[in-house]
Amino acid sequence: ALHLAKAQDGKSLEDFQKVYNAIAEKLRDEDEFDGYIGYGPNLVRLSWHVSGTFDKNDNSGGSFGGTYRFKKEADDPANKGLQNAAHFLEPIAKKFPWISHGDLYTLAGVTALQEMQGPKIPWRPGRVDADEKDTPENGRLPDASQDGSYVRHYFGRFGFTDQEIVALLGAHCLGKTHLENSGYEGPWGAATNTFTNEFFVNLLNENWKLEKNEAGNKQYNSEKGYMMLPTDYALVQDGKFRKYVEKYAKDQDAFFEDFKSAYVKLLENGIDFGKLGKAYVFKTLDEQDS
Ligand code: HEM
Ligand SMILES: N/N=c1\cc[nH]c2ccccc12
Repeated sequence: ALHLAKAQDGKSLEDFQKVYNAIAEKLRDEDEFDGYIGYGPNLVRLSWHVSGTFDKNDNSGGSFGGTYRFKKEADDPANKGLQNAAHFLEPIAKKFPWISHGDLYTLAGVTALQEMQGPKIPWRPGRVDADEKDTPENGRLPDASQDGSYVRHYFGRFGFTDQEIVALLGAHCLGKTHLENSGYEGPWGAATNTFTNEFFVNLLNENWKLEKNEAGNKQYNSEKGYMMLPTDYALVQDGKFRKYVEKYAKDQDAFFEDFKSAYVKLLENGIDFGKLGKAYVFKTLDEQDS
């Protein structure tokens, strides 16, 4: 059965906005991380990785139980590099001991996306920390070396459509790959900390060459020094995915709208929020400055 979200006795929008602001202010403070990319992209990746373990067949994994806090999940080779995001969040968890780990990991991704000028992401609290025994086994996160049919099958486990898959992968406009984390490198030049549709624009406009990188893994590189993973490039090789790449390259608003919906579905997969009321939409720091 789905996990039942817990009602947040006494905590309201204002309380969660305080957590949002603490994360957002720390993002601004610690802007030098990873060659001045900052922690934003790393926090977004953490929010996806804690949700991407979900399996709709037995409702195991997913963001509900906050099991990333246990060694088995944190040490999954696919999570290499996310120690930075986890370390970034430790003082936030101490300052707000009442928030569950699942709520913190997902709220941090929402905060990072909004502070990087992404779309407003409606967010609901209520995830409850699970026991260590409920930690999903390693190996549930995707393999970057694969093709379009692999990507479609992989996301089929969550019940995502082609359109939702393409929208979600648009998050690869953020940050970069790091050879020591994933065996893929670059691009330093174009690594960004602003949420845009440029992932799709680059996929269609750059001249991509498949090359072996220093770790012996194949990746697509362009003359401008950009890179794409094989699973990124699969989105223009597969006709059904390509249709949405073209749509989002032309229409950033459509991308923002579809990304928001798919990202909420990713973060809430496997959780029944019942009648716990509507989602919170947080103000960015800039919107509160006045
Ligand atoms: C086919 C599915 C996917 C594959 C194979 C994949 C693979 C990867 C790899 C290999 C990296 C580089 C990690 C490193 O070397 O530090 C990465 C980074 C990243 N991924 Fe994905 N990813 C996928 C889907 C997603 C989704 C659905 C999201 C979010 C909605 C996402 C967000 C990110 C972000 C923001 C980064 C940059 C992290 C940083 O700069 O530290 N990815 N991904
Ligand atoms: N600019 N960053 C990226 C461009 C293409 N693919 C990626 C995959 C993972 C992380 C970053 C990127």
